Amino acid sequence: MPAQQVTTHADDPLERERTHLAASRAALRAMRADVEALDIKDVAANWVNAQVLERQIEERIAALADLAHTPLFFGRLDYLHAPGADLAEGAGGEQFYIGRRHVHDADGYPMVIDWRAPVSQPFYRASKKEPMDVRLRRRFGYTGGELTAYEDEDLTDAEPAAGERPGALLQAEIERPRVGPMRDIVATIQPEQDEIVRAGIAGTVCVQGAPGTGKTAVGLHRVAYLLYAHRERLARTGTLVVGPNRSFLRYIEQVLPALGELNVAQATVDDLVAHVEVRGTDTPAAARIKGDARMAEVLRRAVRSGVTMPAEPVVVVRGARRWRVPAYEIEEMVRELLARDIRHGAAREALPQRIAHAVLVRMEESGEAPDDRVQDAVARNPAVKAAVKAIWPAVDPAKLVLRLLSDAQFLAEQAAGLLDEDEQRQILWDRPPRSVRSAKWSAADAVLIDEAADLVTRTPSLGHVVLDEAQDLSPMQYRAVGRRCTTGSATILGDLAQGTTPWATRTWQEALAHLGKADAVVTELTQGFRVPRQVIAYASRLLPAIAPGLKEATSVRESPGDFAVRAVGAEALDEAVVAACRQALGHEGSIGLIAADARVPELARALDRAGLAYLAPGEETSEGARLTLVPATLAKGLEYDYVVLDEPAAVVAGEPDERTGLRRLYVALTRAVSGLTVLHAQPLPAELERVEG
Ligand SMILES: Nc1ncnc2c1ncn2[C@@H]1O[C@H](COP(=O)(O)OP(=O)(O)OP(=O)(O)O)[C@@H](O)[C@H]1O
Repeated sequence: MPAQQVTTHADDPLERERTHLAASRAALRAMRADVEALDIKDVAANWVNAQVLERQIEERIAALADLAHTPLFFGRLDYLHAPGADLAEGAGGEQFYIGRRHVHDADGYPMVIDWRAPVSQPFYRASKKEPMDVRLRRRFGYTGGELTAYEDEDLTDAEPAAGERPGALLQAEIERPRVGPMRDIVATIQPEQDEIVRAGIAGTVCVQGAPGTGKTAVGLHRVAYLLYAHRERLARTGTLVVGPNRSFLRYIEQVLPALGELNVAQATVDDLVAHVEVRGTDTPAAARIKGDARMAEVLRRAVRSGVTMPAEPVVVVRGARRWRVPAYEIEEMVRELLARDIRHGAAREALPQRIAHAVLVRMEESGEAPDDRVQDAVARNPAVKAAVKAIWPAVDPAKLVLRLLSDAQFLAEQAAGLLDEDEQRQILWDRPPRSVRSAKWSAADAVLIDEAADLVTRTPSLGHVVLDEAQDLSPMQYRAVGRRCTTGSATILGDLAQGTTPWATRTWQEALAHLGKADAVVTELTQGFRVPRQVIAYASRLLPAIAPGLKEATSVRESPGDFAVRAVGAEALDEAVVAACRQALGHEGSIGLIAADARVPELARALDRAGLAYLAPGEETSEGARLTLVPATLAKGLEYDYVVLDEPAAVVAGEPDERTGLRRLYVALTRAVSGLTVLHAQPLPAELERVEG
């Protein structure tokens, strides 16, 4: 009975949604074909324009790709009343499909609305308590690109809000095995995360969050949101994501492109300050002093130290006449420039103009009528140039820092009252290098050079900077990041309990002050999406020792997770670790073997002997290569389905002090998504042995 079949088909809601999906995909293909067919010869007036346009078109084509495993829409909102079309990317009506990008049909009517559009916001925020004019929220489930399920929430149903729990589709998304790089979370951003994602561009936001609460995910989605809401402004000023190291950046690098954003720069702090080649290291004591904010004042003084008051007048000869500007008058100019806190380089450019102006005044007084060109000519006069060179010499930032770290007398003068003698000794080079090129600069030295460079010439500011794993930055590093967003805003993400540098952040207020964003709002995320409940409870035993006062994360994961702590004899440890890896490989998803850096070579040999192939952090895991051998110092920010943790005592001992060691251990213990096996031959740190009471 075909008639009846048609009726059933039309009435089957899943089938209707599939029809909309098919139509949306066809519309996306048509949009892409339109862009591909663009003939730029008609519009591009010249070659340069053509190049720029071509690149933009290529990017647009890439952004319009229909990715088989990223569903075109993941949600639907049915409003009670039609919202204004200005909020809905031009769509009218009451029903909207929410997806990663905007898709419209041949008539320009939107079939899928961008998740960042105002009309999409209730998808993330609406609740029964505050339905935001939404009647129904529908979430879609996909299997291998096929729309196979949906889940409805009736927001008008006045059931008590307290019972609102994450639905089955959110659970499934969170529990999905991890393989490959980090994924986007657009389909399941949670209300407290969405508040951070959509916070206004004007303010800086600082997020404290326990491991796995989604800080990195939130930061990346925030950039995508800001690029949508302020596209032109940010295209002009630029956006940047700062992460702790290369392997971390490689792990997160595909999230923004998956959201259609291809133009966000990513860098480590070291990349930002790469004025010199870093080939040296500091003692922890020296690094700590070099990273201290007092160094900013030492450098400010050092840059200014070359400025000397004139002893002689400046005499400018023009034609038959000589114009004389007395020393006291030039001194006044110098004092005035010093008092106005302008950049050394800018002041150096202003001084000859001031001297020239003084000459011009004298010319006018004697009846001449000089114009601006005369002033410029006087400013370039050899006598003026020579005077400026002596009074306000140019500063080469690297040479200045080289001198500061080599010349005890010079350092003592600049650091008087700031660094004590012992501190000065700590940062002085034992054997001063001969040149900037031959010096064995450390990472902290490069930050000092960056500070000096900014004192000479203002560092350009970007529109928005996301700083992840911020807790590890020194005050001087915060300043380096801060000067890259002086006229823009920032998103600062971190966890005080995971600070593993000797200078790790103690309070966010201090960090924000160093960044130059003291008025930023600090918020906290506490819902954990990564670590199973038992595992986070175990790791949290370390909190009183490493970050008293911080709250333990909750876990939204329903599965308790596999968790085991096993003691083995010292001679059997390597074998046991290999066996645990082999067992973990029996599960789906990625495996991380985390060990103290010093243990890595030995474990590598043990894996080789056992014939288990493994990757290094930053190498992409895949179905065929799922095991990564991770030195504990590179584990931060990463996650694996199953983690095998080797010898906690060695992880702790790998750090200069116990607290840092325990923090490193806390990071290692919180990388697991589905299961954690801890293997040890030495006793566990006492903090972990604590029995729940
Ligand atoms: N709303 C969400 N829906 C689904 N998954 C989420 C959500 N929020 C976070 N996740 C997932 O939880 C995991 C942890 O997120 P993320 O790495 O951003 O946490 P983090 O706070 O930066 O952790 P860490 O402090 O350990 O670096 C990731 O796999 C992320 O995709």
